Amino acid sequence: MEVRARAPGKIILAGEHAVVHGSAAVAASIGLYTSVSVRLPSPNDNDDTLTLHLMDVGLEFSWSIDRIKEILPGSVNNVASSPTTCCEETIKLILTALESFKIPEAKMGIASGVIAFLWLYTSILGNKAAKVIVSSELPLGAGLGSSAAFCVSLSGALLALSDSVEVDFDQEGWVSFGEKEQQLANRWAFEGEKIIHGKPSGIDNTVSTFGNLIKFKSGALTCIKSNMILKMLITNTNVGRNTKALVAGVSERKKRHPDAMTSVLTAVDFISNEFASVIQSTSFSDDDVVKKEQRIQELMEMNQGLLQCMGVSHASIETILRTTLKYELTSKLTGAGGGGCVLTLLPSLLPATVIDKVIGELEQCGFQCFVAEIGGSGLVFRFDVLS
Ligand SMILES: Nc1ncnc2c1ncn2[C@@H]1O[C@H](COP(=O)(O)OP(=O)(O)O)[C@@H](O)[C@H]1O
Ligand SMILES: C[C@@](O)(CCOP(=O)(O)O)CC(=O)O
Ligand SMILES: [Mg+2]
Repeated sequence: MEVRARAPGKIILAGEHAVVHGSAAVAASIGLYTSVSVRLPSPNDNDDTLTLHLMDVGLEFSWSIDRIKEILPGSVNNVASSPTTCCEETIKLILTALESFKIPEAKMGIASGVIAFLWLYTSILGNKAAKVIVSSELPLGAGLGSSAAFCVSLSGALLALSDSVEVDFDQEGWVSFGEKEQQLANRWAFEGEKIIHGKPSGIDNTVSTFGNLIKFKSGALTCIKSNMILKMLITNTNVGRNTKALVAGVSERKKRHPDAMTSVLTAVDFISNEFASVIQSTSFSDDDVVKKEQRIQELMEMNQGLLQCMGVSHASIETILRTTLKYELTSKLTGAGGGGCVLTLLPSLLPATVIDKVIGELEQCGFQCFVAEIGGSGLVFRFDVLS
């Protein structure tokens, strides 16, 4: 029996970082997915190992079930229906399960993903043997929510196989969970994100689970419907960074300058709320569309300025801002910043020749550009009966 689940990455249109501290943010899923396949051995396979193959980084991990029981004695209990947080002590214990694998220095960030995997796997499926394969269309650690897509697709696949969730094994093709199961997958994914991000807001796992366009504030989600076409150019600086360190850096700055930072975070809250109301407003004449795009551009510019105040911009991001500004285009970083990806609004009347020119100039600087579909489906899964 094999189950496959896939979950999308995301872009944050307004409000990253501030959302960790209770301000509103607006995010959309994008049409790039992480897929997880979990294959349980058939009863006569005699297999007693848990294998994790991370295709994108070319790493494979394998543990005997006895070793899993030794590291995580709690894995004998089935807690799939009540998401629990992995404590520091347990993280240290799980780290001992990684010692023998000698992860290359350049791929050390992957360790937190493997810890999240072991926590989610043993909490949801206990200590069953299985072969798990993960692959992604998303760049890892670039601000497009690969960590959330990883945690959501993994939680979805594991829950589909757990006794706590009732699913119809005869359904064909990709299917969505019911609302209750989606909520459960989202809560487990949040626990995984805590291991990878330290202090996540929950926006990334929420938009990856439910898809589409959302406004998110203090853990609560509002689905929004855009009444304008938002075409965003995504430029990857290819500068690696780590969300956990950047989020911690903003918290440190807030501790050092509480009053100034509270004003910055409050300003972001206003920007996100205004962003949401502009895209939802129902005025459709050409003039109205141009005006709405100009307001979005101004909000993006202000949001980027405030992200600079938080200390999460980067020289490569500034280069993209300057380059796109030459073409009168507005950009902002998306996700945790410090490198990663930048969004540029492509207004509806912008000639294709200008888009080609700006992409050409950005690519000359060594950046990678693409236009992703915004607001697609969230978590889906499918069963395959193996012969
Ligand atoms: N496909 C994947 N394979 C292995 N690990 C992954 C994968 N996707 C995400 N991860 C984990 O998530 C981390 C990146 O998360 P993060 O720093 O939050 O950046 P982002 O979420 O913006 O991509 C990786 O270092 C790894 O631990
Ligand atoms: C910076 C933050 O707002 C978004 C992080 O996104 P990403 O991991 O960089 O894709 C953190 C969070 O909301 O948990
Ligand atoms: Mg992340």
